Amino acid sequence: MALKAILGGTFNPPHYGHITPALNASETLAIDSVYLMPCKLPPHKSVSVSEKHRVNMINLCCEENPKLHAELIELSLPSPSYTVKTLRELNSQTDETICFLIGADSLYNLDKWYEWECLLAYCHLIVMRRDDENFAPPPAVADWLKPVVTRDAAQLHQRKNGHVLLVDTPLKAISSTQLRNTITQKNAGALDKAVQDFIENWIPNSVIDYIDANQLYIEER
Ligand SMILES: Nc1ncnc2c1ncn2[C@@H]1O[C@H](COP(=O)(O)OP(=O)(O)OP(=O)(O)O)[C@@H](O)[C@H]1O
Ligand SMILES: O=C(O)c1ccc[n+]([C@@H]2O[C@H](COP(=O)([O-])O)[C@@H](O)[C@H]2O)c1
Repeated sequence: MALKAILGGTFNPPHYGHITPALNASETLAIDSVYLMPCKLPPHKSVSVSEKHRVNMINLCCEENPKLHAELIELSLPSPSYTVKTLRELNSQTDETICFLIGADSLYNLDKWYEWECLLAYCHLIVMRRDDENFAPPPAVADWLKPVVTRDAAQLHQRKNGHVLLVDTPLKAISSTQLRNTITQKNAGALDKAVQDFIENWIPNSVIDYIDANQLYIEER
């Protein structure tokens, strides 16, 4: 059974906290590539730059690393981008087993997602570590997890959907919010090397050049 790893996100902007753990998780799953799937309008937050810019930044990440691809299905679906609807649509288009990657922070909020209890009808969920070392999902999610959670990636090759895999991905303490704020600081005149090094540490160079050329995050909202 072929597996397809998809990381959904706002990617405002994309960063190595998305890319490095996702590629690591895909290795655990013995999958060669990861699809970055930008949402059209995220259900639970506002977005400060256009869909076009977010897609262009994702494409630059993909040009840099042949293991990365863009999955643009949500841009053609109605918004907001509810994951369960997207996965249903993807399933109708492919026989592949969908492995939907999320950070642990998303797992903690899963019970706020639209029809969240139906997600596993369409995929396996792959949970990557985030900056919180303490694994403490809310009670409804903890109960839901008990019969489906595993740390054994081999199980995901045996059935098409229904597991939640916890993966020991490298911890990357970064968020798009932190990066937007740092870029805004830089644009406001904080030209010191530490600020520049921080940005270069977390965002691919071609994406930094794109952000500069298009004057993104001049003012963070
Ligand atoms: N540093 C990280 N480590 C692990 N997972 C991450 C990391 N950053 C983001 N993710 C996961 O990637 C997915 C998409 O994240 P998103 O694009 O919202 O990035 P973000 O950095 O959390 O953004 P923002 O700060 O704007 O909320 C989510 O499932 C999120 O949990
Ligand atoms: O379906 C939902 O209700 C839902 C609620 C919050 C987030 N999501 C999805 O989770 C992924 C990560 O979201 P975010 O907000 O962390 O960028 C992205 O693909 C979103 O569409 C989905």
